[in-house]
Amino acid sequence: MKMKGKTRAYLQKLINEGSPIHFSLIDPDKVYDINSLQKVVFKLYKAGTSAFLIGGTLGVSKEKMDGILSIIQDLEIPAIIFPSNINLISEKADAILFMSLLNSDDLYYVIGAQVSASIIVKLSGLEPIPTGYLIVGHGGTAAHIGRARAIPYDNSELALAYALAAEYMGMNYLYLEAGSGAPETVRPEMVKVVSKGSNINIIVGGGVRSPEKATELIKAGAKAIVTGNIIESDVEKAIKIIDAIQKISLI
Ligand SMILES: CC(C)=CCC/C(C)=C/CC/C(C)=C/CC/C(C)=C/COP(=O)(O)OP(=O)(O)O
Ligand SMILES: O=P(O)(O)OC[C@@H](O)CO
Ligand SMILES: [Mg+2]
Repeated sequence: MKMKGKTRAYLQKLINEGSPIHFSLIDPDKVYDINSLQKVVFKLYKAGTSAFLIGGTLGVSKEKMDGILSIIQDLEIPAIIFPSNINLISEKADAILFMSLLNSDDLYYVIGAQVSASIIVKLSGLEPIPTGYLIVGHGGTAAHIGRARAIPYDNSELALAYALAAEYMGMNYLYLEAGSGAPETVRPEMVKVVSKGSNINIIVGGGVRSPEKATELIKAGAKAIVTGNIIESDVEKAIKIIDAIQKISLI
């Protein structure tokens, strides 16, 4: 909660300074033991993760979200809700990725959920971060639930068309999502084409499991990398990813 009202500016400052952003994604459904989560969260914080994202598609409840947020909220970095739906809005967080699933066939995920959530977001004081969410390739559970027509891994031009549309509609970020646990990440080639051809800030997530891949994606033009599963399975690996991208300067 310490970053309420300051999260967007904090992220923008990192981008302006040329520092790659690392988001640690905590899935409330995967946390069984609050004590071990506390240790994991503190390790990631000490290693220099830029912010926590909290969210999941299945098995997530507001109670679970609040439990996680009570651990994260006292840290000096933002706790950002990564919503799969409107029931996961907690005033204990600092900000919310206020996202529209751009390539969904279901208007609910494009604009319906946002309309249902907007007044709650306003009343809760959460800072909305305008984000286009674009599902690529494998897509995972998010693609299925969100009824997305995933962009093929090799169709960078199509991704660029969405990126420009998102930019022209005033969104700050484009989240290129290959899906949690994807066997293949979004390709660096796609990130390169989108970053060269547009001015939107690119977040990449889904299947990032190695420092080499994270480095490649940042060098291709991503401003932020998300790691989720790897935190659950092997936090030391996530820390290696944080260390690797911290060494890169984008200026
Ligand atoms: C703006 C508001 C309030 C809601 C927007 C809601 C939208 C657009 C949702 C998009 C569709 C969707 C299902 C997105 C999922 C995002 C997410 C939290 C992904 C991470 O979860 P996973 O890791 O895939 O979940 P599991 O581990 O439960 O499979
Ligand atoms: O769990 P992983 O594969 O790291 O994916 C993170 C995120 O992009 C999922 O929405
Ligand atoms: Mg997950």
